[in-house]
Amino acid sequence: MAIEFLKGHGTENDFVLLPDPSGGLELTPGRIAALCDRQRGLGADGVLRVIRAEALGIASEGEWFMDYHNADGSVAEMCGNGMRVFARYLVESGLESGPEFVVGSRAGDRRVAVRPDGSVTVWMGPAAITGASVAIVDGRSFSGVAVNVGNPHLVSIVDDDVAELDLHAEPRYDTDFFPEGVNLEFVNPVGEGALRMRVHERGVGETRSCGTGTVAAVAAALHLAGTDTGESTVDIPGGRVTVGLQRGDATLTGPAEFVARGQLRDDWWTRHG
Ligand SMILES: N[C@@H](CCC[C@H](N)C(=O)O)C(=O)O
Repeated sequence: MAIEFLKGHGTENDFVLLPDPSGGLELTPGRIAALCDRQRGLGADGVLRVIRAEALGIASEGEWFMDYHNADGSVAEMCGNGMRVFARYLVESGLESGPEFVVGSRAGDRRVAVRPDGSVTVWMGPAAITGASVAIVDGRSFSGVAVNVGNPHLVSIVDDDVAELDLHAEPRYDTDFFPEGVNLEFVNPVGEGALRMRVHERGVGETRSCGTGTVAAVAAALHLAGTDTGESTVDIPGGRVTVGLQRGDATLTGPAEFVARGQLRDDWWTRHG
């Protein structure tokens, strides 16, 4: 059995896509971690399994479900950059005629619009402010705004240049506040409607971009300015996205690109089962 894969990224947050319409693949955490490993696998921040919602028994207005997994094999509710790549794949492979359609995710249905230039807008749903907490980097404490975008985030708007922060190790956070773990964003405002951000993702490590994280960052910045409506660009190490918020409901627009497609070797797949 040949297992097809594609490799793609959204602002350099990179993914292995596994088309598996009827859910025949046995996708174990071990296989996901091996696929995402940059030495013994293909290398990626996560895996996107392309599966029919009905094959997972999930009710969705859309035919297709983004079955997202972090690089360590854990499951997350939502991935904004992954959703753009996923949506572009559906259109390019003829599985959706586009340009607008709905995709299921563990955080609920998400409407997407795929443009001819390859950019994609995702209607991300509510970015809910859930409180305040603290992230600790290198022994220094940064206060943050907790935001839920389907998945949990803690956004710290910092005075230091975010480029100088050491995010090799996972920053410490309050595990009572975030019992399921958290994605940690560090943000510099760089002008009116413009943010710069770095992120340490739950289940991955530092990545070059996080779509839900950029939405959380804009929601937190607007919240601190006393509003839940506005628009901002967010520069991350992997590029730029645009986030809009309308009374807390978010859109995320940015690129989605494919790098390669191929087949996994059967013996490799079996060995990592
Ligand atoms: N990179 C993603 C977020 C992926 C999930 C995250 N690591 C989590 O565990 O919540 C994005 O683009 O949103």
